Amino acid sequence: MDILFDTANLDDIERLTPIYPVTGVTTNPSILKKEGPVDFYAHFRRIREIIGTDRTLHVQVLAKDAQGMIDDAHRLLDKIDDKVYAKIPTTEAGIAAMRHLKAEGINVTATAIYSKTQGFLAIATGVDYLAPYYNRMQALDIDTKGTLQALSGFIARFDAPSKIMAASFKNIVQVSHALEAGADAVTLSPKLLRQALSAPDITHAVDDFIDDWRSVYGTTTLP
Ligand SMILES: O=C[C@H](O)COP(=O)(O)O
Repeated sequence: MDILFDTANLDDIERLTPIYPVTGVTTNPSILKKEGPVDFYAHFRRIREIIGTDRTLHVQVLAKDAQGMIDDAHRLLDKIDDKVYAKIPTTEAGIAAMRHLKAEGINVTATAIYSKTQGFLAIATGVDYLAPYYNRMQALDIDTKGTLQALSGFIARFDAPSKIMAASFKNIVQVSHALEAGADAVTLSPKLLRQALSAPDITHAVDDFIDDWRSVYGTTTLP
């Protein structure tokens, strides 16, 4: 199972990567906007320094046409490093760009996926990851679990190399539902993970254990 941080915040990545079992970092221009006008390539080189080369780094292209996407992907690889996963929106131009980039042996993540059609086209193109937008699909009344189950079934049936990396989560229930439905990977903001672990019931359970110990032994440490 892959868990990735969907953030470009250097402090969060630096502080939380040693704690959580994350296998990579994903971003897009809207996520990057939250960091202000950072030096784009330097920022991603810094993220790479923090996460190392064993974790994956997914950075999105900006162009809308196929050649522009291909050129953007090359820029990302030249100016960050050649292990970067180029995130390509799954449009008609995107599919053309993905085919070209995969033929060059470049790591590709197909993004902005809302439908089975986009998903099976990305799978047929041989992308490494495909990123269905879980919350945005739900907001459109799209059957999110059914879509993920179908895509997971296609990958298994055709022995495709692609992994499903579900994205666009607004709560932790969506994350577990995506994994149950067949997602191989989930990318989410560190805030969602931290919120899930700081639920009052969890804190109370831990406090109750310590209180019970103290009531018997009068201390809060093991002898
Ligand atoms: O890059 C994909 C993001 O996970 C999309 O998330 P969002 O729906 O919160 O913008």
